[in-house]
Amino acid sequence: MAVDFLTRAFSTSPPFESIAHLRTLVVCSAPVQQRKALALKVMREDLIMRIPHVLTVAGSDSGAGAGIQADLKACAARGVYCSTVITAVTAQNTVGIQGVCAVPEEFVAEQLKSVLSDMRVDVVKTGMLPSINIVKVICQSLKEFPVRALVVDPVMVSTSGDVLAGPSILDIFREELLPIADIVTPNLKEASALLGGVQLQTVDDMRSAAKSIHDIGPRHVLVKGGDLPASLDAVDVFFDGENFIELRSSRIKTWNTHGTGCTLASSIAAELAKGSPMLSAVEVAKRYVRTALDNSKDIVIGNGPHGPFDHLFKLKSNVQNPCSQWVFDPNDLFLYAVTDSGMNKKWGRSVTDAVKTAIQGGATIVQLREKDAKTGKFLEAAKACHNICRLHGVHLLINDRIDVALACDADGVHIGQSDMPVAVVRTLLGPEKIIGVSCKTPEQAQQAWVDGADYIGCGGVYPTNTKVNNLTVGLEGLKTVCLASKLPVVAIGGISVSNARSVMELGVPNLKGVAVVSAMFDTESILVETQKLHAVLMETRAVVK
Ligand SMILES: Cc1ncc(COP(=O)(O)OP(=O)(O)O)c(N)n1
Ligand SMILES: Cc1ncsc1CCOP(=O)(O)O
Ligand SMILES: [Mg+2]
Repeated sequence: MAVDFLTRAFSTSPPFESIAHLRTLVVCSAPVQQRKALALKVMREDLIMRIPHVLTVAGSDSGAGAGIQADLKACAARGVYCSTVITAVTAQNTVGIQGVCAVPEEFVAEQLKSVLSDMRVDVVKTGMLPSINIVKVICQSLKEFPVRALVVDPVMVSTSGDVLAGPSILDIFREELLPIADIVTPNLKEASALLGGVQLQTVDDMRSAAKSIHDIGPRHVLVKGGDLPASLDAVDVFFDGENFIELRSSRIKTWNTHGTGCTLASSIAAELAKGSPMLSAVEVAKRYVRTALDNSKDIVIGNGPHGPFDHLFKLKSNVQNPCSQWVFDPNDLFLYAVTDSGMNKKWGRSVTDAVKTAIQGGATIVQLREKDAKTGKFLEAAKACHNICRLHGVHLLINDRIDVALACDADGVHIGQSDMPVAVVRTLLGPEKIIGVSCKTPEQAQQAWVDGADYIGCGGVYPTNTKVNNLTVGLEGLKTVCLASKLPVVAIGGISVSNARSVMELGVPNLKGVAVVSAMFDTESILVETQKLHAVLMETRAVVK
């Protein structure tokens, strides 16, 4: 598109062949000033690789645990550029806030103009806004320079209990800022203040608060329940105007929580800037914060009760792929190929050939389940398969072996009920990797969700020879688990061309596909059998929808 446009812009010149050629044309064609400017603009916007960009409008924290400093680190960790407009300078450490100096609103306006008039900002995130006029200036700037999304963290009180924005700010929040926000992320105290001081003590209270705040105008609300009394799990309530989603996870026992609110909001902004839909942005951001907290439990910075945590923990751990933009889409579970070393040996194939052919036939995700492979050989095969999968845009997961998944930087793992606990695997792999868990019961499905898995594998649906002593749950068992699961489900066990239709025709929305071993790999032609499976699934998709 950009190339066509540029060719038209240079219609008096010969068509250009490359960016370098275009540059020469621009330099040589002096009379066509206007076209040059236009062409250069298009070239910069469409042809040069852009990095997602978040602008944070917040206060500076001299201790660097929260505020602008947290936002910068979070965005860097999430692979997103972050520009900054400073609304206040705080003298602050882990003990508390010793002083606040608000930046005059004219100068906040000047900073906003400098950034927004020059750089293409995708998402604006607001934090500490110490005066009514600063809020007004922001709303005005966003009218002049619209962005794709606005994330509002309605900061009022710091972790240490110090006031960062007084009650006088509430009216302007309600009247001007919240109505233009794509998401607002209050904690319990802030939600209560926004609603005139209502008591929030239960998850039901949080739901009502989310709904009432949504009525003020933001498109989405995330009420953070970190301070909820008598709750073992950390529960946040997400509301999109129609559905409430409880985002529940076990608490990380750590004192180093200073800056979690700022970090969560800027991480949501970062995911939105990469193009994620809102709920995935919130989920990934929550996971990132959780993993960072978990990796920072032993840090000691300062003498106060709540220290900062390490946003850039990945720089010193073996967790790789810091800015993966390739998020897991549950629809990838559609036709899930699970390899088997025995079957490949029987048919005289390498695992790489088997994987390549399965993908050619329509497999949408691949799991290496190489039960008899020695570690060295497994890793070698996993690296080769990962290259193939990457080339085709298909995720590669490793069965059981977290070590192999880490070593080959696979996209994730599939684990069973007796393997390493999901929460530990999440800490080891980091927030972006895909974790699938085998579940046969509603309780296991619930636990998988709480622990931070991405999908569950449910089966054996039918009897199978591939996994010995495996309990068959049948279509009824599969349906029960699907209905109880908040995660997407893939069915497994004895599934073939002849029964895949019956599985998918269960018609439960979160049943996203089938996983097969023998019907794909214990066959003369992986290509033909995979294509047949794909065709059957496509037909059921048409019927189910
Ligand atoms: C997609 C999918 N679902 C379930 C399983 C079974 O995993 P697990 O229970 O760990 O058993 P093994 O595969 O390790 O024998 C799976 N592999 N994939
Ligand atoms: C790994 C696994 N987990 C539950 S059933 C099963 C085996 C599936 O193999 P097949 O598709 O050949 O029945
Ligand atoms: Mg296993």
